[in-house]
Formats: sequence, structure tokens, C-alpha cells
Amino acid sequence: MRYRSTRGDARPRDFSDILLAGLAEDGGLYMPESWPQFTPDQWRELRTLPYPDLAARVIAPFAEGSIDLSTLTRLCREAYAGFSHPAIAPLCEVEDGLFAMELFHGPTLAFKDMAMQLLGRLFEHVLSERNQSVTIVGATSGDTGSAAIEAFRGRDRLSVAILHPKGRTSDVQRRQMTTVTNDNILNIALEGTFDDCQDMVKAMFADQPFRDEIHLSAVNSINWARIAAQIPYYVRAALTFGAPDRPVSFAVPTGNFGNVLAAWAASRMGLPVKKLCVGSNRNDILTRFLLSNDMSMRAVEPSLSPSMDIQVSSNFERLLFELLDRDSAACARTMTEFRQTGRMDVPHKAWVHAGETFSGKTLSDEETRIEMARLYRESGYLADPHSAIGLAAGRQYQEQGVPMIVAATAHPAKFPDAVVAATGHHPALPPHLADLHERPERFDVLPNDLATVEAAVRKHVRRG
Ligand SMILES: Cc1ncc(COP(=O)(O)O)c(C=O)c1O
Ligand SMILES: N[C@@H](CCOP(=O)(O)O)C(=O)O
Repeated sequence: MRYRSTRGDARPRDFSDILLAGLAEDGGLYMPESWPQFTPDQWRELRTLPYPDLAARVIAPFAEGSIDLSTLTRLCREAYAGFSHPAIAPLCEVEDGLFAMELFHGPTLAFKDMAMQLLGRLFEHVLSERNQSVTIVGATSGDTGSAAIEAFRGRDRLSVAILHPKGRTSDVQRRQMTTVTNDNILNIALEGTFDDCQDMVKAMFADQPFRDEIHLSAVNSINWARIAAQIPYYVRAALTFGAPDRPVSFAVPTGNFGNVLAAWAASRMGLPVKKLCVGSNRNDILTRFLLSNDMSMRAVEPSLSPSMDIQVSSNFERLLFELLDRDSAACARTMTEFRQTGRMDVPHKAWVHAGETFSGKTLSDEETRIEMARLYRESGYLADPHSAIGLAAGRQYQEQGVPMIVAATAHPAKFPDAVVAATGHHPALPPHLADLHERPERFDVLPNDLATVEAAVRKHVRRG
């Protein structure tokens, strides 16, 4: 499979190239040149496979020409071997026809493990084949960072620096990152928001000499490999409910737009998906867009669901590219204008087209608390604030006879304060994290300044 940038850099790149590159050199995001297609019979063949084997088969067309199926299968089997649930992503009926797809049974208790455990192995495989090293710089609002650190710690040929917004993650999320002692990991608490962290990463990519000097790479969902590795759980869930012979809908609590984009990618590959419902907190730029074509940036505000405290959702650019019929010049122009003016003008026709599949719902913190309390009281289901937003969005758009599958993106124990306040129940951390609050922390607090952050990353790479 060949890849091209949403902004026009048409140099042919294969899967291994874009895995290591992360972001395209023109600042755009890589997209596959075409969508792999599965026939109804090919989908049906996947029904009986264990999750890792299914994942390998779904990802294989994206990696064609770079990584063969047997290698992918081995890496997927290794990646999911440490998950605490035999189904990997179990489905739980919360209400009639409303299902939680629990994506938090990996080591760091969030959906990020589903892709990151595989990415750690993919990077190691490709780097050793090419005899190369890279430096991964990532931005996190809490979960990507912990999952990346867990997946990449102690691995040869890889230095990792993770930027989180100081004071804006939960204590559990921060400690999962800052208590890891491996030398190849650097934690930076940036004085700013998640958007500042993400902009900082993109600024480092735009600094070509720095990018080349440290062999910069990314594991945020700007990296297409992250999206590819998030498609299989949508496929598994849909097949469980009768696809390809019956459509399903998904609801996804959304921030950077990566997770819901993976569900949309599955539909582009031929999976029958009726609706994709985006759930937001008060940082509701995406739902404002979906409901009224208002894509205007506001200041990021802290909420009960901190992992979704995002205004600039990186992966929206991939959807935009498709909505603009893959016109990369128009896409580049729209993105540049958005960054200059804080407003994105999406053509009416493209917006209507998006609305045929996507819909949105915003929940305030109070509504999120009420939803968490209701779920616990009426169904005995303990949801973290992000998953609760997804469940509320899913319920709003449920249709008779169409299963509504909601991405439950984090374990409630990652957000104990919010869960206790809403339900009175204290969710315990699993045994491997039981002493998390006693472990010493290690992180650097840095100002939101490119030169300062680059110097810290450079020093970290040299020390490693
Ligand atoms: C728990 C949780 N839920 C939802 C999201 C939003 O997912 P995405 O950024 O892929 O839209 C995130 C962050 O990515 C998260 O950590
Ligand atoms: N919510 C995320 C933000 C980064 O998202 P990503 O999917 O682009 O890595 C987080 O928890 O860090």
C-alpha cells in the first residue's frame, strides 16, 4: 500500500516509511492511496478468528509490500497476550440494544493500549530491519502518553519524550507516566493545554534540521499506523452483531478524532456502518461542526473528561481530505486558513455529506455526572466520564433493530474522583498498579517554548 499526504506531498511512501515518519513533511497527514475492500464473504471468514489473528488480517492490506501477514500475526499475538480479558475488547449490554465495547483491558487501562501495544512491536521490527534508531515525541492529554511509555519503555533504538499539559490530567494518568524509570523515557509537563502540547510536537516536525538530527517520529494518531491498529475492534464488534449481513452503529467519545476515524475507515473498507455518533464535553468544536457547520476554535477549558479537552482535532484533516474528494490543495488551504483565523469553512455539500454518517452530542460536566450516576443506578454499569459521554451519545441516536456499540475508552479507576462523586463507588486499580500512588515521580516542568523543549529532548536523546 502506498500513502500520500492530505496536503499534497505525493512522494510515494510505503507503510514502514510512514510508520517511522509519523507526520508528512508538508505538515499533512498520511492517507492510504486507496481503501482496501473486503467482500461480504471475506468479512464472514473473520468471524471465527481470535482477536489477534483478526487484527492482523484487517491491518495486512495497509501494510502490504512492507510487512507480511505471518509477521503481523506474530506481532499481534504478542501485543494482545498481556490483556486482562480473554476477549481483548469485550462487549457488555448496558441497556437494551446499547453495548459498551470495553477497550480498557490493556496494561494502562485505556483504549490507547489497543494500538500502542502493537506499535511498540512494529517500530522495533522495522527499526531492526533497517538498522535505524528514532526519537518519538508525543503529546498527551493523559492516555496516549501512558500507553506509549508502557509500550516503548526499555526498547532498543527508541528514545521517547512525552509532553503532557501541566496539572490537566488525572493523578492516575500523570503517575502512570511519571513513575516509569526506564532511561529511554522523558516526561515533560508543559505549561499550557493539550493543544499547546500537540502544536509543540507539530512545530518540532516543521523544524527540519531538528527533525533530521534526532530522527523524529510520532505515535499520536497523526501516525496512520495508530488508526490502522484501531480499526480491528470495530470490525470484531460489528461481526459479533451480524455484519456484514446487518448494519451496526457506533458512538465514540471524541477528542483528537482518531478513534471515530478508525470506525469510519472500517466503513470505507465495506463494513456496513449506519451511524457514527461523536460525543464531546464542553470542548465541543466537533459536535458544533456536525450539528451546525460551525468549526470555530475556542479556548480549551478543563472538564470532567480531561482526555477530550481538545479544540484542534488532528484527524479531522483526514476526514476533510475525503470530504473534499482528496483535493490536497484545497485541504492544505483550508487547514492553513483554520490555523490563521480560528475558523474552518467547510463547503456546505461536504458538511451535508459528513452528516449522512456522523452525528454529535455534547454533554456538560453536570450532564456527564448525571449520566454516570444513572448508568450505575439503573444498569449497575460503572463508566468513566469519557465512556459515559459516549453512552449518552449512543443512546440519543439509537435506532430500532440496529445495535449501538459504544467505545468505552477508559477504565473507571483512571478517574476515581469523578466516579466517586457521581456514583459513590470507589473503583480500585488492578494489582499491577495498586502501589501507583507510592511510587516516586520524575518529570520536567517546561514553559511553552519551542527552543526550550527542543533542548530538553536533544539532551535526553544524547544521554540515551
Ligand atoms: C479516555 C479517552 N476517551 C476518549 C478520547 C478521545 O479519543 P480521540 O482522541 O481518538 O478522539 C481519549 C483521547 O484520545 C481518551 O483518552
Ligand atoms: N486523548 C489523547 C490525546 C492524544 O490523542 P491521540 O489519539 O492523537 O494520541 C490522550 O489521552 O493523550
